[in-house]
Amino acid sequence: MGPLNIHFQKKNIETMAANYEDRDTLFNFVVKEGNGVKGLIDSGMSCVPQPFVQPLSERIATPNGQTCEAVQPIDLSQIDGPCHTEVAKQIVEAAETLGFFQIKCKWQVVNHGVSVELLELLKMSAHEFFEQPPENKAVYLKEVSPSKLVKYGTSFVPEKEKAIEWKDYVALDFLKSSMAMVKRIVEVLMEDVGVILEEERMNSLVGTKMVNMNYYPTCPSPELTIGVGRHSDMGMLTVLLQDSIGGLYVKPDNGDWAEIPPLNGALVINVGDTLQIRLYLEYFSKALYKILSTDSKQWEGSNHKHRIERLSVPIFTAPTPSEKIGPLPEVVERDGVARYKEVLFQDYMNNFFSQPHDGKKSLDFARAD
Ligand SMILES: O=C(O)CCC(=O)C(=O)O
Ligand SMILES: [Fe+2]
Repeated sequence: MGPLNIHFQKKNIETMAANYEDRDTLFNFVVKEGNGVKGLIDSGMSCVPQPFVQPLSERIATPNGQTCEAVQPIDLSQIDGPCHTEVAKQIVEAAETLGFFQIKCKWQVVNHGVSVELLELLKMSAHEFFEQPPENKAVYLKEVSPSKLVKYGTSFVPEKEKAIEWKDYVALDFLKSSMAMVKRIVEVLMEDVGVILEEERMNSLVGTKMVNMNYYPTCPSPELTIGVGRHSDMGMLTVLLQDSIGGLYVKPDNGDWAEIPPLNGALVINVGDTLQIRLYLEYFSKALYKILSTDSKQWEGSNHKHRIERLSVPIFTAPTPSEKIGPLPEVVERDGVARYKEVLFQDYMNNFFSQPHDGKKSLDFARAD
């Protein structure tokens, strides 16, 4: 029996889960052999093993039912029409206050259209990927994947995390159709500080694109776990497709955690570290966010027709690795101070991926003081 097709018997899993000590066995099964969190659930495990239990400070006691205000999605298809000023204002305000907003997608809108049909297909293919037997997925484990562009795994940096995130993922290298939208939003935000980017400059600022497919199996005790810990993304803008399950919570500097509600046919946009560094404004709030796990019991006996495992597809856009990132000269001049130093994006990225999720700590790498 090869290492990739060791199947845990239900009994073994329960024994292991009962004596929470055996972190190594659990780690091998979930992370190294590629069974993922889904593999645990499929083996009939009924309580959360200790390595997944989050410290109290990282949990949200109970989903508090708070939803972020301004849930009306922005209609980007109007950006180049008579409502330009109004739409640009909505984008700038949303980026400055919460760093999160939603964009309405329309089928075949010229220029910035991301097709709703394509989004549905994406969600379906992602479910198909995760529902394969573990040995098929394990082929794409990041250490052995035959392709540089496809990587499968669990959590974020499970080797270093105090508690492993309740999430499996597959990362693909890019998705073309949303790039026009990303560029247009970046343009609008730059214009607001008086910066006009030439095409070449823009291309290097968003030259790295990566698509993840995140799969959050339901959890027997979701109050103990977290799908993704407090963090911000490292790049420019993230375009996030979430399904209808919910669980994306955002916390502004001086506010409570509140949910970005799932909206059919809309994409969530959020401001990443790089954009924060380049466009730093005193009032530019940079919200943290985390993902709650879904309760497996909530669905027991219900006649649900829909899938219950949460799925999300973020498209991360970031500078090319050789780009230097630091505050824009225009911003430094206006503020009279550079709050971040210039760093090579490759170095920023290496640091980001070597640390577990820990709120805004990733930004310290580029902080001036
Ligand atoms: O699942 C989500 O909604 C977001 C996931 C996320 O934050 C990430 O992959 O960076
Ligand atoms: Fe993220």
